[in-house]
Parts: sequence; structure tokens; C-alpha cells
Amino acid sequence: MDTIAIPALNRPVDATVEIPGSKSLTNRALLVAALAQGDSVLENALFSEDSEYFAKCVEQLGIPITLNPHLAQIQVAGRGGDIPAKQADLFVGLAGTAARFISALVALGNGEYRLDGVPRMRERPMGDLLTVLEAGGATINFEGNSGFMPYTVYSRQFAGGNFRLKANQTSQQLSALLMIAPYAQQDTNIEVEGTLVSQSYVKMTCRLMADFGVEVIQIGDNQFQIKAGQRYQARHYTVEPDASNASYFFAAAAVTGGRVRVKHLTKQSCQGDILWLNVLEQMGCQIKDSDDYTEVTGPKQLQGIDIDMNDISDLVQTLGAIAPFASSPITIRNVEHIRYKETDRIKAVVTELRRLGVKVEEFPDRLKIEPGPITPAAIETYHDHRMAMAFAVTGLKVPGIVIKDPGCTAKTFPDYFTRFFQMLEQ
Ligand SMILES: O=C(O)C1=C[C@@H](OP(=O)(O)O)[C@@H](O)[C@H](O)C1
Ligand SMILES: C=C(OP(=O)(O)O)C(=O)O
Repeated sequence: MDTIAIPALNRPVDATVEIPGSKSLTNRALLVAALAQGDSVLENALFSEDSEYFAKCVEQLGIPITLNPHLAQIQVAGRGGDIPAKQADLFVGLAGTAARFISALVALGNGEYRLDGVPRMRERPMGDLLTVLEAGGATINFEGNSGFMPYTVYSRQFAGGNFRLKANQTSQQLSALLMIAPYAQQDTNIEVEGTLVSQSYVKMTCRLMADFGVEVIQIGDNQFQIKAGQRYQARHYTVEPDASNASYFFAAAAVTGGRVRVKHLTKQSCQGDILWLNVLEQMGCQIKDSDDYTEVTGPKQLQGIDIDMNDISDLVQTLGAIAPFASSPITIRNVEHIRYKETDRIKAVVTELRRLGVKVEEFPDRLKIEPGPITPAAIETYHDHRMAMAFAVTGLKVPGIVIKDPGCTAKTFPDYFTRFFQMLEQ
């Protein structure tokens, strides 16, 4: 297996970097642009496995897409809600957004659509969304376990109506339903039953829908109403840099007592993970922002923190990877749902920190990390891009850390290590 050795840096980083477009925004924009009538152009779009699987699915559904990776641009020739292909065999890799959003998209069609992903995708929850799609007129045929990939959706133009949806394992199923709802035959009301995890991503969904001309009425935290007949407007849309993927570069400033500026990412971002800046501030970093960048300067000594990360859970690994360098323990709470992501992320972080000799306590929905000396090791990444990206930052402080299977960053950040090493050379 391929590995990358991380060179420890015996000085603070001092760098200005650019981060590719947000996965979450690229894939949402692809979906709504496919439903709009006419041509949309997405600028600063992400080119990575997750967005490329997504674009390919849309194209297989008969909606033309032109990819211009050199310009970071994607053109979508939206079909006004029509799904031209009556049959398709769709593959989503390990992209949770593609799995959930494309399953909902095909429910608007009138045909037979098979969906599958990599083995781990077959273990990730789909059932609550599919139950709603069935109540809205589709029939689902599961090849293996009920509620999991692979399956075929036999769709008859999603009817809309009143639904209850569980969203305690992922918010993506709610986002998927919200985005297709304007094209249902009648108004849609969705009541979330119990806890809604990752709420910031639902906010992002509503914001993106509004940016393309569709309104969601939200009542309290848990009820969503979408009027049928609203239509997305085709447009030019610029994707923000990915805030989750910026976290590793800011973390490099934090642990080395250095300075990292991320261009074109601001505190006004619609991505919940911009709150990483607040986390770092609480840990002792200084934050500077303008209308075209944000900059983090690390302290001499990072402080510990006790934090609920339910809303910003893609950052658990980033925090876990820098936790050993804090002056007091780090407790990360309310993140049981990260056990259903690319890997069981609580287990993966705990296992890899212990491999480095760090004392960690694991609970069903949280972890507590005791700062302490690190024994260098080769880090397992479990096909999870965030394990590779986060633990590379740990390697800046301790000679001898190696990242296994660094190619797994291709899921959302194919040239992560190139940019990471460029940061170190500045
Ligand atoms: O809607 C989205 O774009 C995402 C929602 C979150 O997932 P969950 O809702 O499954 O927590 C997040 O972890 C994922 O990277 C992207
Ligand atoms: C959880 C993630 O991805 P997915 O969209 O596959 O859920 C992630 O990118 O950290």
C-alpha cells in the first residue's frame, strides 16, 4: 500500500493557500441546476470523486453536463424537472451526498433506476429516505438488506404530501427531500421525528435552494414546508472554498504557532464548518478576517476544550489530530452519527490516537483525549479522506508519522498533499 511520510516542521508555518470548492455546495448546485430549466454554470466547482460520481449520475439520467476541470467549471443543461432517462444503472462510490440526493432525484422520474456504491456505502443508512419515497409513490426493490444499497427505484413522479422523517443518523436524507420537493405533484410537509443531526447542512440546503429561487418555510427546528410548482432558476453560481477541507490548513497554523491565510473563504460562509474558526479561537488562536480571506495565527500553547460537535462533525478528526498538543483534555460530544460515515469515525480516531500512544476514552457518542507525548506510527486511514488529511497535521509536530493510503483524499480533495507540502515550502 502507498504511504506518505510527513516531515516534521521545526518552525511555524507561514502561508497563504487556496482550497478547492465545497463538496456539499457543488453537489447541491449540481442537483438543483439539473432541475432548473436551461443552462447553469458552476464556477470554482469541486473536481473530486464525490462530485464526479454525482455529475456522472446526472448525465446518465439524460441531463447534459460539461466538465471543465482546468477552469474548475461545470455546465449543466437543466431539463426543468424532467428526468429524460427511463432506465439507469447508477454508481455513487462512497459519496453520501450522491447516494441520498440522487436517490431522491430519480423519484421525480418515471422509470427504473438502480443505485449502488462501494462496500462501505452499502452499510450507510438510506432507509428513512426510501420509506418517504415509497410513501410518495415509488417502489423499491432491495437486492440485499432492506434499507441499504444496492436497490432499484421504480419511480412514478414523486407525489409530495405529508411525511415524517427520522434524521438522527444523517441530515442528508432531509436535504435530499427538501431539494426535490418543489417538483412534487402537491405541496410537501416534512416533520422530523426526534433529533435532527448536522443541522447546519440543512440550513445550507435551504440557502442554496433560495439562491436558485425556491423558498422553504421552516417552522421551529423540525418542520419544513415546500410549495409545489416553485422552479429553480438556471444561473451562474460560484462555489465557496470547502470550509471542512480548509480546517487542516488552519490546524497547521494552530499546532505550529504559525499563520495560515485561506483565500476567498470568509466568516460569512454558508458552510457550518466555518465555525472551526471559533473552535480554534477558544483554543487560543487569533483569527483575522476580511471580505476575501480568513487567517489563523496559532498560540505558543493550545488550550483544551469541551465541545458539542454535532453540527460540525466533519471536524472531529481535525480536532482529534491536534488534541494531543493541547494543555488540557479535549472532550468531543454528541457525535454518535459519525459512526455511519466513511468509516466509524469515533472508533477510527480512538484507534489511531492510541496507536500514537495517546490516552483516549471512547463512549457511544463522544471521546475524551488526554494530551501527552506521541510515539510516531503509520496511521491507518480506513478509506476515509479525513483520517489522512487530519493526521498529516499531527505529523508536522512529531518526526516519523506516516499516512497510509494517502490517495483516499481523492474523495473530496485529490491534490491535498500537493497543497499541504506547498504550504510547508512557503
Ligand atoms: O449534506 C451534506 O453535504 C453533508 C452533511 C453531513 O453529513 P450527515 O448529515 O450525514 O452528518 C456531512 O458530514 C457531510 O460531509 C456532508
Ligand atoms: C461524511 C462525509 O462525506 P459524505 O458526503 O460521504 O457523507 C465527509 O466528507 O466527511
